Amino acid sequence: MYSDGSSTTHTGASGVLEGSRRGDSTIQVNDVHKAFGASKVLNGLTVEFADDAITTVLGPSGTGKSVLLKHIVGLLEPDAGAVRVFGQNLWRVSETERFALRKRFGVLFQDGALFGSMNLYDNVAFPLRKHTDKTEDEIRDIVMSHLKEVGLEQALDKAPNEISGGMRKRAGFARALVMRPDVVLFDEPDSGLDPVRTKLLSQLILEMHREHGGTYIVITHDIPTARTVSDYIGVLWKGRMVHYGTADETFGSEDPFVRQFLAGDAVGPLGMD
Ligand SMILES: Nc1ncnc2c1ncn2[C@@H]1O[C@H](COP(=O)(O)OP(=O)(O)OP(=O)(O)O)[C@@H](O)[C@H]1O
Repeated sequence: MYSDGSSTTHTGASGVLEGSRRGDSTIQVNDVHKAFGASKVLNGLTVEFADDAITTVLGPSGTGKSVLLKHIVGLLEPDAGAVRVFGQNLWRVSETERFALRKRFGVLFQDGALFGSMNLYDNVAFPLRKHTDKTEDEIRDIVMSHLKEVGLEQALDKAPNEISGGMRKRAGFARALVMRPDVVLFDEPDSGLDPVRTKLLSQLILEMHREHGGTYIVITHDIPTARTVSDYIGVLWKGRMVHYGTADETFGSEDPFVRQFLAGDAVGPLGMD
């Protein structure tokens, strides 16, 4: 029973998850609590994400998925508990160190979060110009190879408002990767996309992971996306990670909550509250 979120299943049997149990994984969230006013959002959330794998985080609306993501990148500070990334407690280091840790993340926000005043080329070049001393020739090689990978090399001089939502997401993906991040976080990459473009974006996530490696965390509502991309699946409910396991274990789970959520059934332990 998960009605009080009192248990978490870590059912993964692979070496990766065994490794993460030893407490040496890149991203460790330990008993994190977070409230906004009277509203408790994270309620003792504990999870260690599998390294060098794609984990999707599923969960009903408003259950704290985006809030979790913001804790992982250090944009929100826990009221209690700890978030450790790359072996460092994010809130026990200086602001400068936290900023340096944050640079090791690539984040793909829902709308791509592109700068409206810049064309796609300059958007993708922006992190390289801001955070490295690479020459414009070196930057051009990196930007063009990433724009090519996401199928946007013909659209490099377009402004974000001249292209579709799916293209904006792909441009945001290219920009998230140019700094060669160890960890890439996706906040609902499929939001606002039709099923075909959602599938294409899922395939792109898989291809990019195969090509570049790293630890990917994908927040989504979309079960087909989870089926396509996941090595591991975490299920968040009422501010706790109530399940974390391999994709096969999750889709084969007998747990009534996990089954109801994956099947989208109206009847089951998961209510509207
Ligand atoms: N900065 C904030 N100030 C106040 N409340 C917030 C803040 N950020 C998030 N919340 C609240 O925290 C709760 C969880 O929000 P969150 O965006 O993490 O949910 P979610 O699981 O990502 O939902 P969805 O799938 O609908 O995007 C919501 O009730 C939201 O209103």
